[in-house]
Amino acid sequence: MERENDRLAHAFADICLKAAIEVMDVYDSGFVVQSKDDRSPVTAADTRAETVILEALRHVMPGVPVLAEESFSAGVRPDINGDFLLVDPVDGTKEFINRNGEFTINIALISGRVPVAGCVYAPALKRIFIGGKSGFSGTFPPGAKLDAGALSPMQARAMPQTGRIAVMSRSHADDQTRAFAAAEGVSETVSAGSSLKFCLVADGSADLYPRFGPTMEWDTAAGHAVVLAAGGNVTCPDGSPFLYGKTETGYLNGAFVVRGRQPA
Ligand SMILES: Nc1ncnc2c1ncn2[C@@H]1O[C@H](COP(=O)(O)O)[C@@H](OP(=O)(O)O)[C@H]1O
Ligand SMILES: [Mg+2]
Repeated sequence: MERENDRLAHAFADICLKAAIEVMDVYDSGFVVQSKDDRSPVTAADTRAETVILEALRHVMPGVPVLAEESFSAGVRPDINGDFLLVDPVDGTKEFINRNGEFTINIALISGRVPVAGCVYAPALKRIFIGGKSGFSGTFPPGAKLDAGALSPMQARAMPQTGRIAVMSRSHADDQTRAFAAAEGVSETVSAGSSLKFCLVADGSADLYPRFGPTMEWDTAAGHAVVLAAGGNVTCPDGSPFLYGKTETGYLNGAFVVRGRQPA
């Protein structure tokens, strides 16, 4: 089963690399920013990439329900009562629009209400993060075929006693988040857009990512899978499990804290 999760995570990576062609075509050729009903921004990159991803997932995981950001915005409500897929075709739309490169394509499988396989790909940075049983990262351009031999194993670092580094949202850090980080003994902060924040903990560049501001399940699932595969964890701030498939909140997440490995 765990090897199957590695295989799926690699399949998601191939799909992300393919969808990235659509995203970068829009990024490189100029785009119109539209506003969705919830007033969040969207461009043609989101819809074009999501179309490619949904088509590919139908072949990789036939019959498994998919909850995808743009389809959800358009009113699609899949029936979820077992395993399901979460898709965010462009996470960090603000970073996309601001052209700072820190946006990602995200695909994850949820089983037993937790992410068991996922891929985060930042096409402008050419960086890919893959999490199944084990965590891997690599550098591939959009449209490339995933070459497993060019991937590096990835491990979160053990939480140090001093010199803890926290990663904060570029656009959604608030006083509560900063107070939490201070109480956890954080002495340095770094920021990043989108689900790349999870990847900074997964690859050992940061120890902690506290998030009290709102996110949706598709924003966090793939990054969560990557962190778990690298030996880290994601919980609610009180330490209780951070779960997916929250139909009661419309898939809106509450606060969470991402941490690297427990010290031995
Ligand atoms: N009021 C709100 N409700 C739900 N999600 C929100 C939100 N404000 C921000 N987000 C989520 O936070 C994500 C961006 O986080 P960050 O600023 O840390 O990169 C957004 O992803 P998208 O960019 O895919 O829309 C969006 O889904
Ligand atoms: Mg998002």
